[in-house]
Amino acid sequence: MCTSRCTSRCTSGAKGSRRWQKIPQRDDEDSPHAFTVSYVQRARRAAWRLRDVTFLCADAALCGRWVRTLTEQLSALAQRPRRLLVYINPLSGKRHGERIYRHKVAPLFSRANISTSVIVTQHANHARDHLRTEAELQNYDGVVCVGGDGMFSEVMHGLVLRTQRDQGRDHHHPDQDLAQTGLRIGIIPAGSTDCICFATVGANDPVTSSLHIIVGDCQPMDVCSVHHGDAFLRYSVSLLGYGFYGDVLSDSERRRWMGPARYDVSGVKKFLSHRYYEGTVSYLPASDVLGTPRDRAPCRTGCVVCQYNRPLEEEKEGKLKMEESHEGLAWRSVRGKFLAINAVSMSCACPRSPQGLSPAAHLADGTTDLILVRNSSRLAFLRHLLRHTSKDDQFDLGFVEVHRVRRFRFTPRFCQSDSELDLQELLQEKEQKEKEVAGSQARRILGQLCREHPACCRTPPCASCWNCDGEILPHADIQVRYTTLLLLFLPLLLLLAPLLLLLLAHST
Ligand SMILES: Nc1ncnc2c1ncn2[C@@H]1O[C@H](COP(=O)(O)OP(=O)(O)OP(=O)(O)O)[C@@H](O)[C@H]1O
Ligand SMILES: CCCCCCCCCCCCC/C=C/[C@@H](O)[C@H](CO)NC(C)=O
Ligand SMILES: [Ca+2]
Repeated sequence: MCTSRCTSRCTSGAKGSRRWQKIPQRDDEDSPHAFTVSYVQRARRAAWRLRDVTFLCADAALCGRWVRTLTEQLSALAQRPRRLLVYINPLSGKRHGERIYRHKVAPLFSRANISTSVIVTQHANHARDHLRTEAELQNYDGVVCVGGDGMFSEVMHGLVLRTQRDQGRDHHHPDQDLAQTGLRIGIIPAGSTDCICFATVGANDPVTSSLHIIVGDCQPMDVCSVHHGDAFLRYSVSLLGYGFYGDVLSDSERRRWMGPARYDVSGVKKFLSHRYYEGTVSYLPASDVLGTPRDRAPCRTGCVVCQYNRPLEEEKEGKLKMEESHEGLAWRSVRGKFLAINAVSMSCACPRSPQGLSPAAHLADGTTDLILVRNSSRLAFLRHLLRHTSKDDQFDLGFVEVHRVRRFRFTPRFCQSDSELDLQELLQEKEQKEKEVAGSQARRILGQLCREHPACCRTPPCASCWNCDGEILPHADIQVRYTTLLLLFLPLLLLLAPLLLLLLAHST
């Protein structure tokens, strides 16, 4: 903080960094003293901007009293972070992560008197492993990741796994409830999809995200745990995608050098290949919850549906046990051929798909929207995909179904122990095909059926892979469970009116 007569205005951030600006000089001897207050104002489409307003005072004493009082009030806001651990992925998106942080984020943190420890990652999983083992978390009020969805996933895994270890929980046990993480995570978008940032903040803007972090908001968030038998695989907060999105991701990994465009190239390639995958999906519907995936009202942070549906900590055990106690009754199964199986714990809105894969999915309601896209024609599937880029209802198609669930399992066909059942069904299908279709077309279809069955084909049966928040899972046979809540630096309630959130006061 610094004061000066009115020939010029000085505002200083932390530790004396100074910014001088001229303000009109007054003629009279008793030039006013002035102080500047920086605040947050809502701009277009959920964007936040930093604004300044300068107050003039008759004398230095009054000016000083104002600045001291404002500073004391701001310092008393316990939810605002003062020390942050920042991880930057230099290879995210278009590789602008470091520049974005240095030019857009660091100056705002400095003006808000936030001290930072910055780590530019040197390899994949650097952030996850550092958080999980070395980071002295007691020295920080929060963790910030600069990158895309994969980078957020790294930081989330590091924090959640560290918390489980510190609290003696076994994350490999599929039914183990997880301990909540104490630290909040802030996301500075610098990736290719950035759907986690976009779906939570409503914008992919580093300044907006920085201001959310500075004012210290807090937003809980659903996390799904994914297991293969008794082995923990990964957590997911956005998309668990099998089939189309799994194939797109695995194909795009070979094109990382293309940056964000890699998804477009792989998306068209996989759309044209039009592969379907057989298997059985079993799911536990979320009973007695408010809202459905077909609602038109999107989830906004602080939404009442989330608060109603999310069991309180003390209720959770009982509520889930009640639903699972009717295991035989409540669980449902769907066996078939799928172009895509997508489980989304949030809307997954992103610049490519502004409404998201499931527009009415909730951020923190303890459920996941399970979207089953059965085999259909290319034209029908294209219609479904294109509806993700408009406001048309992507579920209003005969081959698409969506369920709000708390748990689900998937078993690819030919992975079941009893392949005889499959073989018998396959032979029946062959006979049916032979009756329905004559000539070369029958041979083509039979070739497809044979290529994929272990009894007929030399290569292992085809299966897709799971896209888990942008990472590939090593197994296709998985069990998924809503688990616990993560905390993000996000507003508890997005007020309709422009927000005037006081950020900091400078004497000038
Ligand atoms: N220094 C690094 N070198 C190589 N890979 C890294 C490094 N730091 C992080 N990674 C890995 O890079 C992968 C991609 O990062 P990130 O998700 O941030 O970018 P993106 O894939 O472009 O964005 P999105 O996931 O939103 O599409 C992540 O899986 C992460 O583990
Ligand atoms: C042939 C026309 C196709 C148009 C289809 C547009 C639909 C885009 C939907 C994007 C969904 C994004 C879901 C988010 C997934 C992320 O976890 C992951 C990593 O960031 N990104 C991707 C692309 O898998
Ligand atoms: Ca959810």
